[in-house]
Amino acid sequence: MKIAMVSYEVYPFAKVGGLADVVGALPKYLEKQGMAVDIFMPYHKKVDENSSKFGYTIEKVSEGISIPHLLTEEKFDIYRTSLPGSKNVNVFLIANRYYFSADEVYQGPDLAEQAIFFSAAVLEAIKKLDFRYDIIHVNDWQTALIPVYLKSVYKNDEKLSKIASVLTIHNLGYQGIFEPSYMKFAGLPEYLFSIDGIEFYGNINFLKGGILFADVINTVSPTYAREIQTKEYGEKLDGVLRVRSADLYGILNGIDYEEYNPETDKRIYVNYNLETIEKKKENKRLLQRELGLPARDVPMIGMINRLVDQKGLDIMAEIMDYVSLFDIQFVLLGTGEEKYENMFKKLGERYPEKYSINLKFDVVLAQKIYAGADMFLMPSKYEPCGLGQMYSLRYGTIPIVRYTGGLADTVKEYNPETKEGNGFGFEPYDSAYLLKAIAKALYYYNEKEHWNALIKNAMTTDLSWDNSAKEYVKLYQRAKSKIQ
Ligand SMILES: Nc1ncnc2c1ncn2[C@@H]1O[C@H](COP(=O)(O)OP(=O)(O)O[C@H]2O[C@H](CO)[C@@H](O)[C@H](O)[C@H]2O)[C@@H](O)[C@H]1O
Repeated sequence: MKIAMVSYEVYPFAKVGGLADVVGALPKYLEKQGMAVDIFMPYHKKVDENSSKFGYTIEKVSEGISIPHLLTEEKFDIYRTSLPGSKNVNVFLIANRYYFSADEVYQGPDLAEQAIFFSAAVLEAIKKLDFRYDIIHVNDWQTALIPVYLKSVYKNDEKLSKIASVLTIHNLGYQGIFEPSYMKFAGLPEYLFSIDGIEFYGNINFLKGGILFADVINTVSPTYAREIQTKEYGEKLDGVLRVRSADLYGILNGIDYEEYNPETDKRIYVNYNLETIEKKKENKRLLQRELGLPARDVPMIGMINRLVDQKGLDIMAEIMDYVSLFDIQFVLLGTGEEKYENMFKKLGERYPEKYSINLKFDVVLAQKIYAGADMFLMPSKYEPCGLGQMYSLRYGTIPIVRYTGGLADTVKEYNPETKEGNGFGFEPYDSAYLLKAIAKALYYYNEKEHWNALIKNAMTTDLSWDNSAKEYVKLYQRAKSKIQ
């Protein structure tokens, strides 16, 4: 089968969050399953910035292509590169100076127009390049109009109408809700502005369009696939998701075992594996030195996150004064909402011996934290899958999580009697339960026999993409069967 994978961000070309990691890794594992995969993404400014660091070269393939049904004169060019670490995955970059030259991925003149332009350009690029795909696999709201286009504007197109579409929802919290006037810009027929189309409380909702018009839909963990069909987690789309429940699947993300391997990772201070686990401590010591924390053997809690409501920061705010009473060190790496950045800044100022607050985006420091910390905190309000806890497990860093979405599917509570389980957690979204989970982890840190069992269980948890890639192949087959 030939797959076109479409995403607004892809690692290592341009990454903002977990979406980029998934789309940068999954194609390599699909290739192993015999799939032929091409990736389509915007030619962001970041793609040039990262090229020397990651050693890829870019060539022009085609230029000056216009999109007839859009209300704009802007044209696009197509460039090509390959996915590092893959055998044969082409990456086609959609280039347009007006839309995609901002410093950051989610900046630019108008995010709605950017997403529409990119989605429409991908379909025109496929026509222009005369490629035949069985599947077009779109990811999140930025590309969710593609299935809508396929079932409306392109429904009589001889080639495009034969491509089945798959939508992966990485995060239901971001839907792409905009004013109805963008319908005109997008060249979408008026009948779609209805409850059975992309209308949403008087606006338009790109993700809703994808959910209704993709041939099959999935999200990134089985638990989240169930949760989003409830009012509590459905973000006002639970009804629409229930309508499509027969075609809605949950496939747990994997992690890239080559990229995230403590034995070979060049970004960490000292490489190690389960047999040489004592070297993990060396990573902690060197991290303490780099961050200006006292070089002591105290439990170190790491946290790497976008600082947004989703990540459980409001319940953290309620207990951080208590957490600060413990003899611990806490290393934060993240950027996001000002209120949370300020909360951490204040903690750092108040307890400089305990907190290292790093309000920036830094993938190298992230690896050093995954390797150097003893515990990794992720008390998310909701979490479609979560990659941070998976990277931590692989590096022997014990996760403390709220059991929701993919966190519930990957972290199992440690049982001191059977010595099974790979982390600690809690269920009710309540700061007292969070505090209890942290206290429990801190207790077991000092019980070396248990802590060693935890590290072993963590590092041997199966988090590889191999199984999940097989599930995606099945998903593609299901989607394909809907078209014939
Ligand atoms: N300041 C910083 N510096 C360096 N690296 C940073 C960073 N802040 C975050 N990161 C990195 O970004 C990634 C975050 O991925 P997550 O899956 O944990 O969450 P995210 O909400 O972005 O992803 C969404 O999509 C993914 C993919 O499907 C789902 O797993 C998830 O649940 C969903 O919310 C990790 O690789 C982390 O190390």
